[in-house]
Amino acid sequence: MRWLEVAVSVHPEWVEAVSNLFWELGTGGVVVEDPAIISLYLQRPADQVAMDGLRLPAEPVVKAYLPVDEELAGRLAGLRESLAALLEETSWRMSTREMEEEDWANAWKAYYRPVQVGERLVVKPSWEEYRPRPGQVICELDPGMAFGCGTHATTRLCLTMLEEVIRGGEMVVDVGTGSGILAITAALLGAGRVVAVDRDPVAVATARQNVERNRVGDRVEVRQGDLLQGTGIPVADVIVANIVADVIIALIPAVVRMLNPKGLFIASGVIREREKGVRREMVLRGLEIREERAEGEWIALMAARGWGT
Ligand SMILES: C[S@@+](CC[C@H](N)C(=O)[O-])C[C@H]1O[C@@H](n2cnc3c(N)ncnc32)[C@H](O)[C@@H]1O
Repeated sequence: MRWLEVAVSVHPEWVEAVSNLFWELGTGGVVVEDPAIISLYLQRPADQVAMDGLRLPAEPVVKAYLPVDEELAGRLAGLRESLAALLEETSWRMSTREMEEEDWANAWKAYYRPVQVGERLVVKPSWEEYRPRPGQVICELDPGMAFGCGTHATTRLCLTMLEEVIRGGEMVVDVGTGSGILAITAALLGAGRVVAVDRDPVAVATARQNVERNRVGDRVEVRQGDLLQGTGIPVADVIVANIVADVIIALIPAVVRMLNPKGLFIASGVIREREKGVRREMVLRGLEIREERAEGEWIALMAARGWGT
């Protein structure tokens, strides 16, 4: 089958919104090529990577794929219209090219290798060989068409925080689980029970497969749902959410209700410019910010229930 690759270059702050739009319009296999992530991932600075023959984009590119069939022209026109409406306040560029299915499947896998995060975590693509060192915790993933293969700064920030706070036996909720990476890692680190939620059915199916792949099905349950609704959990020790600032802000009141008095909320997906707004809402709702970590444009916050909540 032939596919049309639609590539949108955009400022980092709009990457998630464009990815979500692609998903909402039902396009296949959304891929984000972020120059900062690729050079970090290949463990060489961007200029050296370019010397190796890999051309890095100047700013992030979000790619999606449409089948080349009789409906293509109509879908493409609809996509352009939706992008223009979404991105009217920022500059963006769109390009297209036709490609074979095999080229697409292999193109993004080339960037995806085992990656070490924090002290002892390794995120390993299911098709790669990796010999673990003693004490390492290996999360094996095939992200398929869902977000979360450990290469994004926000995912890594959440992983390092989870590595520090999971001591064993905790009740964890992962909101916006994507590939399931954070939920599965929490279980591998020793959490007693994990409920993972995503509103996207593709993410839910992918996360369930990854849960089985890591043999943590006895402790991790993946549900489709919006934010914390329908998790069926009265109290959580750790709530982690790597989404976007607006969604994090909307989530805070429910987090405060669900968090046990000594519980922790780990929030990322927040770009620097939106940090103040997220902090303000946390404090206003009675959360006490314990820690902040940043990588490039992205930040993660860890908060606890403060006095009076
Ligand atoms: C940036 S991805 C994070 C994936 C993974 N947790 C990670 O850290 O790599 C955000 C995920 O949140 C999901 N999401 C967005 N809004 C949501 C909502 N209101 N309720 C549940 N999930 C949501 C998206 O479908 C997407 O899978």
